[in-house]
Amino acid sequence: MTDAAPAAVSRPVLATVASLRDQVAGWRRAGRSVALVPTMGALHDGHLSLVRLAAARCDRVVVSIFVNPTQFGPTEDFARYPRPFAADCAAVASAGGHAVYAPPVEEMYPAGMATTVTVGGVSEGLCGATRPGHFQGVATVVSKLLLQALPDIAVFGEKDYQQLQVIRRLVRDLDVPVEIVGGPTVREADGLALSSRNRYLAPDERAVAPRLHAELCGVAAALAEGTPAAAACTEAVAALHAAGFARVDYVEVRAADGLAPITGTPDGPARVLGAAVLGQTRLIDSVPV
Ligand SMILES: Nc1ncnc2c1ncn2[C@@H]1O[C@H](COP(=O)(O)OP(=O)(O)OP(=O)(O)O)[C@@H](O)[C@H]1O
Ligand SMILES: CC(C)(CO)[C@@H](O)C(=O)[O-]
Ligand code: BAL
Repeated sequence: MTDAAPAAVSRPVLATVASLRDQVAGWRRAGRSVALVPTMGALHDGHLSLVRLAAARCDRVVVSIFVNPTQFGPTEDFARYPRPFAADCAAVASAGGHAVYAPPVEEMYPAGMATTVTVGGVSEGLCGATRPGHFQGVATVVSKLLLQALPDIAVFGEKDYQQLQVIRRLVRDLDVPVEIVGGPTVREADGLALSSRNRYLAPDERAVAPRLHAELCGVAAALAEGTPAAAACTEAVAALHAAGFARVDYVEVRAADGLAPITGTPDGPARVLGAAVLGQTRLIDSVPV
């Protein structure tokens, strides 16, 4: 028999801080560099592009899978967030990851934990305005993940552009000895950014969803023609409402580094960011200017 399916490639699944540290220490003793790719699981090609980017930069890649309760609001989708764990472990192996770190909630947040990390400035406005407490939850868990793994690099997606800026700020402010690497957004053929939450979309919503990306690109094109940012964003918000988005949280132009608001014409690298709700599903996206 020569056609048998290849044996499944297994990777260590680590559930405790101690086992993660042992694994990383072993790699360090062997002279290996280490990358961390933090995720909440339900992995898709966007996540896997980050794993491949990490594997191209470092000898060993650990992917964390942790649906972090502290970054979800009380009416958000923490309970129903997808958790296809076995498929995720197989995907990590197929993309070149070397270990999965999946601590239970009690390991990440032991009883008595009383410390949170708050990043000012870049956490305010945009998703920070519509999801109060969200970035404090993200900053706290990312701080913990970085201190638990002590990687050389940690890789995050530009899809969550404000989150990437929050993490860059926190690492600079707290002198965390890690390089933060951003990976480009992976999209469907029609422009929709891959997201674990896309699976919530009904077929008619899925058909409308790419309009978010299209309108952000429209703002970028209008800026290039000299339209002031505020006017271009107002037009995009109206178009999203007309297309069937139930709520548009924001469409804004911000400085690419630091996220300072821009209402006129950008005089340096900028980003158009948007978030909008389709049915029950909140989508976010952003494009460079
Ligand atoms: N389409 C994508 N392209 C590149 N990176 C992505 C993409 N989607 C998510 N990421 C990145 O993967 C990492 C983990 O994100 P997460 O697990 O929240 O996935 P998600 O698909 O964004 O899920 P959600 O729907 O909850 O926002 C983050 O750094 C995020 O920016
Ligand atoms: C960075 C992160 C893994 C922290 O929980 C999460 O916010 C995400 O998946 O983008
Ligand atoms: N991708 C960011 C995680 C969140 O929406 O909670």
